[in-house]
Amino acid sequence: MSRIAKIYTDKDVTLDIIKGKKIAVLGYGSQGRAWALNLRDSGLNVTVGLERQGKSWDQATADGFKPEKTEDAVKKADVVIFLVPDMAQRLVYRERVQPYLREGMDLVFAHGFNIHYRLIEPPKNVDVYMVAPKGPGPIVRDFYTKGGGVPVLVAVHQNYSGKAMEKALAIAKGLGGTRAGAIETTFKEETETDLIGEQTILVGGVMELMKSAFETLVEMGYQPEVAYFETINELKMIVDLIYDKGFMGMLRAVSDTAKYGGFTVGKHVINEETRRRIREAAEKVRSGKFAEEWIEEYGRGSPTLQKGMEDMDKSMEEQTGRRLKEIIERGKPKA
Ligand SMILES: NC(=O)c1ccc[n+]([C@@H]2O[C@H](COP(=O)([O-])OP(=O)(O)OC[C@H]3O[C@@H](n4cnc5c(N)ncnc54)[C@H](O)[C@@H]3O)[C@@H](O)[C@H]2O)c1
Ligand SMILES: CC(C)(O)[C@@H](O)C(=O)O
Ligand SMILES: [Mg+2]
Ligand SMILES: [Mg+2]
Repeated sequence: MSRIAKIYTDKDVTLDIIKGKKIAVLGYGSQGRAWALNLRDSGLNVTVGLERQGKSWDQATADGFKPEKTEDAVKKADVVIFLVPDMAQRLVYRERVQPYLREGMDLVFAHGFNIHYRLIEPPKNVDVYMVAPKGPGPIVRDFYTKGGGVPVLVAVHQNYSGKAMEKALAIAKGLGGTRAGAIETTFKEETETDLIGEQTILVGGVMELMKSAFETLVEMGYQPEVAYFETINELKMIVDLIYDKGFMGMLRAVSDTAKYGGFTVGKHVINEETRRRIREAAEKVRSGKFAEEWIEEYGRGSPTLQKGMEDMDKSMEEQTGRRLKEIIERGKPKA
């Protein structure tokens, strides 16, 4: 039997425990920018720590921060938040954080990878906790500025102070996460479910399904523009309906023809074999084999990742999307 999740919202949480503490946000990319801005707008004391001058440094400066070299930000900090890429965190920890750790500091993660797979093993006299947004960084910022918040998972790995969960929840509140809800979890559960989700559905599954449908239609001689609107652009509208009103809400909005075709053909396309493969991918995450593979790929300069980005950039779906950008932009609601 599954257990009932513990969920916290704004009314359960106070920022007091984190107010006045010096927070160093390391990295100013997808999540780093959203966290630094949201935490600052929530009245918290935020410094941005970066490796070198460059794009992130300029962006942070344009947003009103005075970025510092990573180790300078860490030396002054009470709370260090790791928002550089997962694969970079181990080296940043070893070279820029570990030498300056003081008893009672907090190490905070937005994803459990480095702790769960023991790439980072902090000393016992610091708190280690996680606030993992269940959404992309730019959305974490966008929802916050519009009065909402992306739901988050919170977990504690090390509770030296006895107050790690209180602090995780305070960060979650500063981020806007408890405006929606913060679900208590473990580093293991967050790490594994996040990887399984992004591989099989959110990033990998959705992208391949859209590409497969698009490319098949084009191969069959249909116009790429028509295929793009059908198999890629409209997915947002269908997913928005599911997001707002659940599967039933979406089903009520589409025709009976679409419902019948969907119920019968969907199961034929996404079948037992697909479920078996989702399970296989999930087991690979659970066993640590995926982590091993990714660490090895990163060690070789991430050639597969880079090729994936280059291929996608050149793909017919991307080219078609770019051609249709003006139409898509013109059609977006203006409010
Ligand atoms: N991207 C997301 O929406 C998302 C969602 C939930 C959790 N997370 C987690 O948040 C953390 C940050 O991910 P992200 O996608 O925001 O990162 P990102 O790739 O956007 O990070 C870029 C930032 O890290 C810096 N950086 C890049 N390489 C570096 C290196 N080798 N050493 C030091 N700094 C480096 C860049 O200058 C930039 O400031 C990860 O743990 C990730 O799993 C990300
Ligand atoms: C935004 C995602 C996919 O949910 C996140 O987990 C990531 O790794 O970027
Ligand atoms: Mg992830
Ligand atoms: Mg995720």
